[in-house]
Amino acid sequence: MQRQPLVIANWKMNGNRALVAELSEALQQQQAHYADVTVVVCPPAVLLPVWQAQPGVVALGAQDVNEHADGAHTGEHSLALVHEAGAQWVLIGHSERRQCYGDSEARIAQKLGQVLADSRFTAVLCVGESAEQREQGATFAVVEAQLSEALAQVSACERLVVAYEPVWAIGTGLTASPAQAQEVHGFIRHWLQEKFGSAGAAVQLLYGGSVKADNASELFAEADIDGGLIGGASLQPEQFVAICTAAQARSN
Ligand SMILES: O=C[C@H](O)COP(=O)(O)O
Repeated sequence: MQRQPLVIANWKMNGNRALVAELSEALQQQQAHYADVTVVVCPPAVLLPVWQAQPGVVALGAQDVNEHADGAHTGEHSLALVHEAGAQWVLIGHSERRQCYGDSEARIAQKLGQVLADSRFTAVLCVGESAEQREQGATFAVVEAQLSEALAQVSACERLVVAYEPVWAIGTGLTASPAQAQEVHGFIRHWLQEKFGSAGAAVQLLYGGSVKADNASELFAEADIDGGLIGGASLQPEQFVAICTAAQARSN
């Protein structure tokens, strides 16, 4: 099945107005090289309106949302707020949210349900094992548990993307080999098809974890790796444009 290539920049708590202008310009100049790739940028929420003011070569995403619609939740952002600021995509369950900010499986399921219930949004569910879990041979069990808990109440997958991000590869310079990544992507694809039937074959699957310009092509050549969720390299315009260009090859 042909799935559109997708590359998402996760700036985490990095970037500034100057980098918005710099990356936006680099992407505009090179757009012909990644014409069939959907490119999404998830900046810190305060930079969403700055991105919104740029010529529209990218779609915008939020790095997280609160599970409540409004109320006394100091420091948090609702789905409605990030939509006003231009976001149409939301990352859910990033390992940094799971590890450092108390996002339990139950909370992730609530957030995901909220995003998928709003037809203006696409949700990107992040899953992945730690180094210890991989050493114990628990990779598939961990990923399966994350998928089944997050998607327990979900019955349709039309606006769902799954990002496999082995925790040991995030920001470490250690990348899963293309074969290691494909093995887990294949497992996720099979799981999605079991749950959602043929619609599971259309879900875009992203790999994240130290993707750079020099390893993107070999990762994106794998059957079930439809693109990448890019952290550090998305802060370097030349690198990020090269990664988007590498993803174009999936359409050729
Ligand atoms: O969301 C992005 C991932 O955490 C990957 O980050 P990284 O490319 O810096 O390893």
